Amino acid sequence: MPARFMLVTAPAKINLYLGVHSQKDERGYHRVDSVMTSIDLADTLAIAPAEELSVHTVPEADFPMEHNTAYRAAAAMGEAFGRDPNFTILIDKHIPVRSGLGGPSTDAAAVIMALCREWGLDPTDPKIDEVARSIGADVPFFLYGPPAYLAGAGDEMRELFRPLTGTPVALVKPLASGVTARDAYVRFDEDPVDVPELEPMLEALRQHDETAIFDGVVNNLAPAACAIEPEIAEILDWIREQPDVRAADVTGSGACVFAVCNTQMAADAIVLDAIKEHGWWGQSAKMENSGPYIAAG
Ligand SMILES: C[C@@](CO)(OP(=O)(O)O)[C@H](O)COP(=O)(O)OP(=O)(O)OC[C@H]1O[C@@H](n2ccc(N)nc2=O)[C@H](O)[C@@H]1O
Ligand SMILES: Nc1ncnc2c1ncn2[C@@H]1O[C@H](COP(=O)(O)OP(=O)(O)O)[C@@H](O)[C@H]1O
Repeated sequence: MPARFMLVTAPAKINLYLGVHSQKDERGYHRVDSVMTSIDLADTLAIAPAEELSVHTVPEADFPMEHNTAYRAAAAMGEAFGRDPNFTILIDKHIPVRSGLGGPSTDAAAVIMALCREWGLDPTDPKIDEVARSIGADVPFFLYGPPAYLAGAGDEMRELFRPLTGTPVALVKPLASGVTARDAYVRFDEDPVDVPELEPMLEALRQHDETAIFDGVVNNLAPAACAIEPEIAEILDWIREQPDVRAADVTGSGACVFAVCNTQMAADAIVLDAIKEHGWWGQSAKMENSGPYIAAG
């Protein structure tokens, strides 16, 4: 029976490994190797059948609703499957924007998964993956969630690994500023950075060797993000000096920095200090084992 409404939890992500190559595809997208995991910081979406498609966010977005990835995903699903995507979508935004935490992408994946359920579609149908990729490079990852290796433009799933569920992370970013993926990639081209070795990270994930995984955390897009917003470099230097930090880097194109911590208490202490002593945005979280999940009523 179709649901009267669906509540979808749409988790954020961090990049444990990001290797941007100078090569580009026909769209101008960079070749990217990416290892991402989801975390328990999440947007929540309420989705209900309606007369027409509309998307609202809390807090209110400063751009037209048609530009929202949630709207675009619903429209693309309608187009791909010949259905009217007539839903009201309300997004409670908790994931900061222009942060590299994948907010726009997870919202899109959440809508795709919800419409699969509502319309009785198989989420593993290759058409679903195509819809996801048409919305953004990071959207396919969120259809899966656990640590995953993606290649191509960062949008082609290659390998899934055992989850690192429960591992504590501290997230810290400049209070107001952010970096868009587009700007970071443009900056990267002005001063490309060598691609870090990928295989040790993949092997560590296959072995579930946490020490090797966290030793392998790296992001060659980070210098571009720091060049655009120097406060990111300040945060990174600071967080790497904090006690009980196993690894730290910029996530994606920034502006958020994550630190993998030994304990939740250490992550909480870092976040508290970041907020109180430095005036940065901070939030502690844990690594998760899934993409968006749906509760129906
Ligand atoms: C950098 C990364 C790392 O995970 O994430 P974020 O920092 O955005 O979270 C991703 O590559 C971002 O993915 P996503 O945010 O989905 O990007 P899209 O909307 O598809 O693309 C935004 C813009 O980024 C550039 N882009 C994106 C992906 C890619 N492989 N090469 C690119 O050059 C293009 O200029 C594109 O117009
Ligand atoms: N559902 C959404 N949530 C947040 N931002 C969105 C959404 N849909 C579109 N956007 C646009 O995406 C921009 C952020 O993109 P980007 O920097 O690539 O994301 P990320 O936060 O993952 O780094 C926002 O400034 C906004 O204009």
